This record gives sequence, structure tokens and C-alpha cells, in this order.
Amino acid sequence: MKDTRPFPPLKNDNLLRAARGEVVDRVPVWVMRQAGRYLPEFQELRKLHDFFTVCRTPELACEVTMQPLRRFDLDASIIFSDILVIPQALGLTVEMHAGVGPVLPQPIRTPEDLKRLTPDGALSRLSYVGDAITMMRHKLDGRVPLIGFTGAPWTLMGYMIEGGGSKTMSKAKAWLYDYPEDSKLLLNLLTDVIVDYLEMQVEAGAQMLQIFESSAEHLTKDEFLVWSVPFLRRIRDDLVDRLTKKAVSTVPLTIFAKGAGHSLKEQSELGYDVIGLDWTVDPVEARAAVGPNITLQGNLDPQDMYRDPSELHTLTTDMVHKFGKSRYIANLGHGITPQTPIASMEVLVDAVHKAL
Ligand SMILES: Cc1c2[nH]c(c1CCC(=O)O)Cc1[nH]c(c(CCC(=O)O)c1C)Cc1[nH]c(c(CCC(=O)O)c1C)Cc1[nH]c(c(C)c1CCC(=O)O)C2
Repeated sequence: MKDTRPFPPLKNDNLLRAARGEVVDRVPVWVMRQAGRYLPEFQELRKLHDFFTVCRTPELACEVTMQPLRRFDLDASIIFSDILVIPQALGLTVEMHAGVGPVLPQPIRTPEDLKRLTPDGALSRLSYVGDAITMMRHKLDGRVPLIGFTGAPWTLMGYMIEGGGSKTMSKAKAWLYDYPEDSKLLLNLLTDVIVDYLEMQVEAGAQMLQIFESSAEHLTKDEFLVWSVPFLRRIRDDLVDRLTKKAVSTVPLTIFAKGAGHSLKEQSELGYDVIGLDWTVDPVEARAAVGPNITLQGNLDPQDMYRDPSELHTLTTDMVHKFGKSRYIANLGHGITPQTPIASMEVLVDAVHKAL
């Protein structure tokens, strides 16, 4: 039965205030992939359960979501899941192979393969994510906001065509040139599912949403503007439309387009509240590009987490000083990597909170 109890009131809302451009008590900080393999308790749980079993079992997803919050004074939680649950819901098999990452044994190879996708009913096959979000809101007891997320269309298309991660996305890029109309069809199909999925996450209790366009780095600026930006715009516009029509309050939206620092101005015109930056972007230049009315998130190099604590502390403090206290959410410039020392997370969080 659906849990319809009201959610506990939020105690630390610095993340949402930063996203809306309001005054914060302290600079909020969270870390992409903050629940993950650098935590021994995550590794222990993963010995007992397959990756997608964790995603599909709300109790397990909530336990893993909670793990980093027990250790660190973070200002946000992010629901444990993966971007590849959408290709799964569209009928593709996705396996998580240790040491390799995601594998799709029957990828989309030709436009003919698009017929195998099953958008009808995809949302109902993702209902476990909504269940985990609702459960997590209660377990958090208002401690910090809960972020929901999705992969963006181009990034999902890449995994669906490559059959997993890829250094070049060469097969997916070949689609853009060889089958431009079918590429648009696939990107629009994914956009439709993503809008449904995000609407469902908000209704389930997600207080902020992040769209991961992690494979933007494989596109030139011109390609990014054609194959990513229009779909990111439609996700935002359609989602806001849907929520408005249902009289559901909208939540702040973050776009994280890794490797798209060449198009910050264009990103700032999409209607998102927050732009996530990878570590190649200079904070001061980013602010100049997006103007004063957008919140920036990021962007310490995840490799800096391997430096000694005093160096890491200094780098973090310098980063926060460059961004400033207004309209800023501290994070890494991409996901935390599996060998990261736990002590580095403590240094990062502490340095952010003490910087200003
Ligand atoms: C591209 C992408 C994926 N998944 C995701 C992205 C976008 C962000 C990014 O660019 O890093 C997003 C993601 N994946 C995961 C989260 C959980 C929430 C969080 O704590 O941030 C989030 C937000 C869990 C995960 N997703 C994955 C793990 C590790 C797998 C395991 O436990 O065996 C976790 C904790 C696996 C995964 N899932 C994916 C890859 C490429 C891999 C393998 C690489 C790796 O292992 O880090 C696809």
C-alpha cells in the first residue's frame, strides 16, 4: 500500500536555499557517488546483494543512501540507484560486472533494434525508485534534503548503443551521423520517459533533481547544442508544465553536463536552477558566463581527494573562496572514486563548512 504519511519537516535546508539563491547558514556540500565503493560498509552490503537488487529493494537502497550520512556532516542525500534503470525499464538487460561496470549484452545496434524498446509501462517498472524515495524521506527525518536523479538522453543513448561504458562513444556518435532521424527518435523517446520518471520522483518526495549528462564530454560544442541541449530544455519545460498542471510544487533542477564547460552560457538559458561543473572549469569564469541568477555546483578534481590532508584542505578552501557563499553548492567535479581515503571526505566537508 502507498505510504501517504506527511513527511517530517526539513531541519537543514541549506542545499535548497543555495539552489534558490537564498541566504545560507553555511555552504552546503554533498558528493556525487557519496554512497559507493570507497565505503567499507557499502562493500560489505554488496557482497550480500547484487547491484540492481540493492536498487530495487527500498530497504537496501535506503540503507546505502544513509551510509555516508552516518559518517559525514553532509548537507544532502541522493537516493541510491543508477542512471541505467531507464534502459532496463525499456526492456534492455543491464548487468553490473565487478571491475568492468555496466554491461548491456544486447545493445541497440541498428534503427531496427529500436522496435525492441518498450516505453509503454516503463514508468510502472520504475516504481521501486519512488518507493525508495518515499521511504528515505521518512528515514531522513528531515535531516537533509533528498535528491533524485536521472541520466540525460544522450548519455543513456550512449550506454544503450555501446553496450556499456566507452572511452570514445564511437558507435553512439556514428549513429548521430549515420541515422540522424532515428537518433532524434531515440532521444525523444528517452526524453518522454525521463519526464515521467522525474515527475514520479517529485511526487514520491524528491526535493531536488539532478540530470546527469555525463557523456557530454564526447560531443563537440556544435554537437552538444544539437544532440543534448534541446532535450535538456524539453525535460525542464515539460516537467515544470506537468507539475504546474497537477498543482505539485516544482523542485530545484540541476544540470550536470560533464565536459560541457564550453557551453555554460547556453546551459544557463535552459531554465535550470543549478549548473554542475566538472573540475576543468574555472569558478570565476563560470560565474561570469552564467551571470548572477544561477547556482553553481562543484567542482574539485576527484583526484585531489588523494592528496595529503593539508593540501586537500587548502585546495577546498581556495575553491570555496572563488565561488563565494551565495548561489553555491560544494561538490566534486565528478563522482568520488573507489580508492578515495575516507579521511579525505572528512577534510573536504570540514574545509567547505569552515571556509566562509
Ligand atoms: C554514468 C553513470 C552511471 N551511473 C551514474 C552515472 C552518472 C554519474 C557519473 O557520470 O558518474 C549515476 C549514479 N550511479 C550511482 C549513483 C548513486 C547515488 C550517489 O551516491 O551518487 C549515481 C548518482 C551508484 C553506482 N553506480 C555504480 C556503482 C558501483 C558499482 C558496484 O557497486 O559494483 C555505484 C555505487 C556502477 C556504475 N554505473 C554507471 C557506471 C559507468 C558504473 C561503473 C563505474 C563505477 O563503478 O563507478 C553508470
